[in-house]
Amino acid sequence: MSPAPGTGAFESGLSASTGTGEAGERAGERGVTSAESSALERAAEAALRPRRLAEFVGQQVVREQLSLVLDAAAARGRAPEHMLLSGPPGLGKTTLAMIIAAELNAPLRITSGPAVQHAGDLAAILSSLEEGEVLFIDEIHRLARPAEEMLYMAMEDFRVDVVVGKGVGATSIPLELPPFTAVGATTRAGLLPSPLRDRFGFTGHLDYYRPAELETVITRSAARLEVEIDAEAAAEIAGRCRGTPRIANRLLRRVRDWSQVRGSGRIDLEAAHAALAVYEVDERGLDRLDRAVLRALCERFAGGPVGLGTLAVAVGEETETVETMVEPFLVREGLISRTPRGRIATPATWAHVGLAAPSPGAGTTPPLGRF
Ligand SMILES: Nc1ncnc2c1ncn2[C@@H]1O[C@H](COP(=O)(O)OP(=O)(O)OP(=O)(O)O)[C@@H](O)[C@H]1O
Repeated sequence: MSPAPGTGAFESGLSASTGTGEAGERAGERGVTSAESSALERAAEAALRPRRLAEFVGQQVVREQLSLVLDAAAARGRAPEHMLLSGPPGLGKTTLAMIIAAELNAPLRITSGPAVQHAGDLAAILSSLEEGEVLFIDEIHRLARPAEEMLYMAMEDFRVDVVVGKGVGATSIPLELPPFTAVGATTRAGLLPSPLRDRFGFTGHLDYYRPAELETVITRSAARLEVEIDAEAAAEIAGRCRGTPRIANRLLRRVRDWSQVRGSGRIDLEAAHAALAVYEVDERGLDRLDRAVLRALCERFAGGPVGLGTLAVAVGEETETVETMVEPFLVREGLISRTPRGRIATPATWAHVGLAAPSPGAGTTPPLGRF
C-alpha cells in the first residue's frame, strides 16, 4: 500500500498509512520482522472492517449511488458495471470493494497496480475469473501501461488478445472472458488516463469524515474489540484522527492498550488523554513530525517562504515524506500555505507553535528553491 499522503507518519510509530511505522516500531522491540508486523497491522485492520453497506459509516452520497447500482444490477440479474473508488488513504476504498462483493454475494479477487507489471500477469488473472466475480485492483493508477491497455478491452468487451511467442512467430489468441466487475481504487485519480477512467460506469470519491461519523466508527470498533468506551473519550479520539477511519481505529487500539495496561480497562477521557499524550498526538491530530515542520518553518525560516526541500532537510526528512505524508494534512488544516515562492506560515501556524508572528516586513527569509 503506498505511503499515505495526507496522513502524518506519526514519529511515535503511529504511521497512518501502511501501519508498518507503529507496528514496525513495536516489532523492533519484540523482534518481529517488519513483514510480520505489517501482517499484524493488516489483521488488526481487517478485524474492524465493516462487512456490509449498512455498517459502512458516512459517505452518504457514495453509499446511495452505490446502493442504486447494486440494486439495479441485482434486479436485472447482471453483473454491475465497473466501478472506480478514489480518495485519500484510509477512507474506505478497499472496505467498499469488499462490501460490493459481499452485497453481490460474488467471489472477490484482489490485486494491485504494482503487483501487475506485465500484460501476462493480468491475462493470467482475467482468464481465471469466474462469472460475476469482482476483481479489485488497488492503486490502479500504478498499473504498467501494457497491462492497462489489456484491461481496456477486458472491461469493454470481456475479451483479451493474448500474444503467444515472440517476433515473427508471435500469434495473438483471442480469449473470451466471463462477465466480471472491475473495482479500481486510487489515491491519484488524476493520473488515470481517460481511456481507462471512461470504462468505469460508476465513480465514487471518498472524502474525509466528520468527527461525529468518526465517533460512530470508534464506538463500533470498540464494541468489536469488546472494550467499553465513554462517549467523551470517543469524541476526543475522533477529534484527533485527521478525518480518517484508519487512524481512528489505530488510535483506538493504542488507547485500549493504555487503558488495559495502565488504566481500568475501560476507555474513559483520562485514558484517552494519557494515551494520546504518550503517542504525542495533539488536540488537532498533529504528531511530532508535523509539529517539527511547523516549528522549523517559523523558527528557522521566519515563517517562509521556504522551498519544500529546504524545509525537509531542516527536519531531517526526505522531501517526498514531507510532501506526501505531512503537508496535505497541514494544508487542509490551514497550518501551511503553498505559494509559488515556497511554503509559508499562516497566522494559525504561529498560534499552533506558540510563537508571535513577526511584524510585516520584518526580515523574512529569501525564497529558497527546492533541491
Ligand atoms: N466508512 C467506514 N466505516 C467504518 N470503518 C471504516 C470506514 N472506512 C474505513 N474504515 C476502516 O478504516 C480502515 C481502512 O480502510 P480502507 O483500507 O478501506 O482504506 P483505503 O481507502 O482502501 O486505504 P488505502 O488507500 O491506503 O488503501 C478499514 O480497515 C476500516 O476498518
